[in-house]
Amino acid sequence: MTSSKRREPDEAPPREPDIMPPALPAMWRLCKLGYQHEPGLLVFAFAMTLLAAIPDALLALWLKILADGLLDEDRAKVILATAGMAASVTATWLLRTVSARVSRRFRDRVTIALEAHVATLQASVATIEHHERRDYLDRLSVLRKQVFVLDHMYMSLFSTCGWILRLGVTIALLVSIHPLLALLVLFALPTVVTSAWRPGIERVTEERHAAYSRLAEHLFRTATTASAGKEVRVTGIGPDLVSRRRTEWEGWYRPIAAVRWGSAAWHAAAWAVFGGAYVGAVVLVAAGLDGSVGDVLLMLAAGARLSAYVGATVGEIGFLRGIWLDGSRRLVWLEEYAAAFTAKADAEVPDRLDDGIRLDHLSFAYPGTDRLVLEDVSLHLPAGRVIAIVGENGAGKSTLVKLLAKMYEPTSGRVLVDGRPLDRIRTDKWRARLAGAFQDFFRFEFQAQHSIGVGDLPRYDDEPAVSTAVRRAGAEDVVDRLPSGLDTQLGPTWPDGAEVSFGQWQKLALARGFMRDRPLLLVLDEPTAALDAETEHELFERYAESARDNADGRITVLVSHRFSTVRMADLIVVLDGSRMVECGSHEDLMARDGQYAALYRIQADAYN
Ligand SMILES: Nc1ncnc2c1ncn2[C@@H]1O[C@H](COP(=O)(O)OP(=O)(O)OP(=O)(O)O)[C@@H](O)[C@H]1O
Repeated sequence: MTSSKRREPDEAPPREPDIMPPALPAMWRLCKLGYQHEPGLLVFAFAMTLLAAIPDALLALWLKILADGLLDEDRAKVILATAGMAASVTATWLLRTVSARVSRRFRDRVTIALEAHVATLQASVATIEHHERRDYLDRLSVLRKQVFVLDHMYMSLFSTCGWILRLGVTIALLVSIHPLLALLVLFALPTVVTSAWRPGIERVTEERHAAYSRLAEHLFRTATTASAGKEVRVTGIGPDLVSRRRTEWEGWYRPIAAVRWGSAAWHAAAWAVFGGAYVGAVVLVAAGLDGSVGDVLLMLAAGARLSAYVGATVGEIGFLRGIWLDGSRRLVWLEEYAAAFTAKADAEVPDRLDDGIRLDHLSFAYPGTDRLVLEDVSLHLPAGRVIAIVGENGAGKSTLVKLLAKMYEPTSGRVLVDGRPLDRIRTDKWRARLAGAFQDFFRFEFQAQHSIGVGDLPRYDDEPAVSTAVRRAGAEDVVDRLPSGLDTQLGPTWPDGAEVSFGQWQKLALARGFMRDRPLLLVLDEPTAALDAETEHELFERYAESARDNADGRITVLVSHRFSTVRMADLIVVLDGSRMVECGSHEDLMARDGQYAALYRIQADAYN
């Protein structure tokens, strides 16, 4: 998104999706999300984890009472200490077991909820820009990995509270010997600082170099998946892919390993400071304060526990900071990013088109690039007409189609649908009135019925609707040849799956594109490139006929390199080097004797 984008005066300022939301509110948001999904389990698991912390921390006290009882030959103290120890050990075991089970249940449930949440958010982002911008991709790739551990985070937060409670009890025990001993905690602070700092800088380095690991993953997939298999073998690129993958992986790993070593050295130094202070405190109690044997034992046990508790607390905080704070920020970023698209959508989709679609000084550069692939295009696509877009490879034809389908937002200029700015129309509503097929269609390896039916989800299972779409697309021959017709599973890797040729897939994709009954815009972006010119011509003639009959003012936009097909359109738009150079009917453009006429003649001569 660039600052040059033209906005309406009353429009909200554009969002800044590059900025990550602050950590603590993001973490709070994730807590609330967990509570919304599993309130009872969350509260119970939290309470259990806290309860389990107390008897564990009291063990040092029982030890002191036992030593004092033995030295004073006080039976009551010895019995109290022994009973206390037994109760502490049993309660610790029991509460830990219960809390582990409850936590496990909570985690399982909340994981499913969070994964579904992230998947829904990603799918609800209106444009596909986030699938192409490098910085967003890196952010999303880290979030995708983290979503599987986000459930650990709740446990980590509970445990952190448990460790803090243990720490509190232990400090109180030390203070009972001498208040000065509370200062021991201060010597643990450097370890807290290094633990909190380490994961942050490691994460920043990981994100900075995430492009290497993404490329390494891509190279691995290319070397191992079936779709690239043929070309990998014919070109013999396999060993090269393997060695490039290694290089990319090292490009990712080396800086991260260096940062890890550096931060580990600082962390070790911080622990050395605490170790020195602990030894000093034991000497102080034994020699300086003339403490009893019980006091020295309490100091030894509580001090040792203090180090373990501080270690565990900072470890958990580090984990929380490194993954949860970070993961929750990414999640909230994705939530805000997805929400920003619907926030400004306040216009309705017209029920039918009267005027049509107008492009108003439209310019576009792909996300993360500066080169305009469409530049200052102004154009009227009249309602109820068939419009063809022609031009050399890379002239921007598919880009124009993608902008009409709202896959991207224009860099500057506007698209107006019957006078309403397209960016103010809710994307899901606009897409519900959009139909068509794309050059880079997807092969849905479902049953043929469903592979076509997804073109209009509410009628996914509606066989008559699917059969109508098949007829509209002229794909009856493909379905007739499938072993079980529409019930055939597509894709040879599935049980009883049928192998389908590229051209057949293309026709099925076309049928999918014809599922909707009342589209306002039908886009056909070279969906028949794999078919011969004659078949394409016949099909398009049929589409054009039905397009002109419709009562919704539907606009049909077709992209084709075949001029025999293009000439039937009501309006032909010629793109050249990102600009629109000509626009008119076949007859107009031939009479003008410009670029269209020249290209038309070259192709006509080639066919003669
Ligand atoms: N996702 C993308 N990111 C960056 N640049 C892109 C992207 N997709 C296309 N382009 C660039 O935009 C330009 C226009 O591409 P587009 O696909 O719109 O051309 P086209 O006219 O449809 O070409 P063809 O006839 O080959 O399909 C090309 O230079 C292409 O390299």
